Amino acid sequence: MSSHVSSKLVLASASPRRVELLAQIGITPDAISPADIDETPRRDESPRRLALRLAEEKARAVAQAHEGAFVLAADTVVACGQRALGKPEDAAEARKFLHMLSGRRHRVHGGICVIAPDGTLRSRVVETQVIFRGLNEGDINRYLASDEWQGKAGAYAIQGQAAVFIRHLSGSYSNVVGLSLYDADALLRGLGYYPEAA
Ligand SMILES: Cc1cn([C@H]2C[C@H](O)[C@@H](COP(=O)(O)OP(=O)(O)OP(=O)(O)O)O2)c(=O)[nH]c1=O
Repeated sequence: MSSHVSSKLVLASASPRRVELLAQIGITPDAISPADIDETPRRDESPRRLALRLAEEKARAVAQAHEGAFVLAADTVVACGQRALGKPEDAAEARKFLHMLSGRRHRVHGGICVIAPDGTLRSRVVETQVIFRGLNEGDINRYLASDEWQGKAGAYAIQGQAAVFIRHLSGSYSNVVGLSLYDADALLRGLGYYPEAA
């Protein structure tokens, strides 16, 4: 139950999607400070655990340089079976990911971490289930030509043209885009952050 006079918020992310999502709920970060961390999975690390660890590492790295502020970080990992699909390195890897996702169910794990000005850290992982329709070579070629796969976990962006691949979604939509707004708000409120009235 901490309450803070200052409500300075630092978003530890380079993702423009996360800025837009926060704007949707009336939150404008006072600073954007991407964390440069190694995102390589550890051996035997589950996709869920990976999303949580990376969100926490991003938040910790940025909090060091921003004392007295709230720091919010997130990480999105697409899990196909036990396999974690991060951001594809090139079009060939994106093609491989899309073939893996075609016609089946996968999970999107969204790690979120908030560190309060007094150093309290709270984090959680949000899971959304997504089912893709079957994709043929034409679908995949057209999608790869769109460039929307670049920089997206699992090589797709639900908020763009890949919307037509989504047969079913169960859970938070904003989690798939990059930050569950329900959970970000809950964590920020729980730690005493209140955005200034617009
Ligand atoms: C699945 C999916 C992911 N994504 C994006 C969200 C994230 O930006 C990205 C996953 O990479 P992340 O490593 O979570 O984030 P990032 O590298 O973009 O930014 P930062 O680490 O600085 O916070 O994929 C979409 O935009 N739409 C989707 O449908």
